Amino acid sequence: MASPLQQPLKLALIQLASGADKSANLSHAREKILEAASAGAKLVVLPECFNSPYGCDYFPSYAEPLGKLPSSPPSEKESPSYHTLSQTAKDANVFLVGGSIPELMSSGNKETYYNTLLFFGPDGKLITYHRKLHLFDIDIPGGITFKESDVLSPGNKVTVAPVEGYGNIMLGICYDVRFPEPAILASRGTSGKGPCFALIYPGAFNLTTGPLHWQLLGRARAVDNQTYVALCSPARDMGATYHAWGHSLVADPMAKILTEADEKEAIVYAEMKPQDIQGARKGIPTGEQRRLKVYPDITQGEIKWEE
Ligand SMILES: O=C(O)CCC(=O)C(=O)O
Repeated sequence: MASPLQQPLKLALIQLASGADKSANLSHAREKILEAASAGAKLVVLPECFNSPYGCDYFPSYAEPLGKLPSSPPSEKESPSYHTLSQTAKDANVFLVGGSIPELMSSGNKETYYNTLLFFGPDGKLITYHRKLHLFDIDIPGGITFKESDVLSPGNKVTVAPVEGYGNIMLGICYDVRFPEPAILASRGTSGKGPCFALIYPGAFNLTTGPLHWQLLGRARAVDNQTYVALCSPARDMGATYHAWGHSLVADPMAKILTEADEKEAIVYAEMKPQDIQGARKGIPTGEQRRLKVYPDITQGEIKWEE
């Protein structure tokens, strides 16, 4: 049974402490990416909204135009974040999941904002992007109310990308982890995409849903799909308006937690191994045991891989 991961791959999740100063956040992210690379990581992940504080009040003022993704890059003046990520991926010689940043798209008088992830290769070239597909709109009385859709628009595709020499990964952002369907489609491989060896979600859960659901969702997606799952949060800052849960983690294909941070700034590492995916799929062969005469095969529906 072939593994969707071709060779071992060292993953680093940077639980970054970001503040209000965008250029300080960018330099700090760069330092940490170089540190992760010198520790041997080849795939490095930053958190959701790593270049700004997280919250609807901040999206417009921190947003950057990203050009016409993925083909024509923005100028350095338009998007210092794009260029810092691209240059740092190259200098560090890593595949870089650039957390996410607020994106501004202008068309005539209309301004649209997205929560956007940029994924770069070790040559500094953009491999793909993902715009948060499911916006974080929740209302838990006595807990947390948040409505990203007041400011943001959702992306319109499922994102699977090659990590050349290793295999494919699926990219999602935070609330996207609550939705099993894209993960199932990506991990099973369909329409010439996938199958993926890892599902990677920069995210920023909070002190209400974090303790209940963060690890549970990471492990659930791992056991559903028998893939690695990585959740990468910002460090917690109790002086900020949004208090991130932290606890960046990697779950293996048996849903075992390989590494988990606490709430402070940290880099956590995990070695992903082909035989661990094969072992999980051989031992518990749910991939071959579906009863598709009883319920529909969701991989046969139409999937939007492009916007
Ligand atoms: O789903 C949650 O509980 C938190 C989601 C979130 O913080 C986000 O999507 O940014």
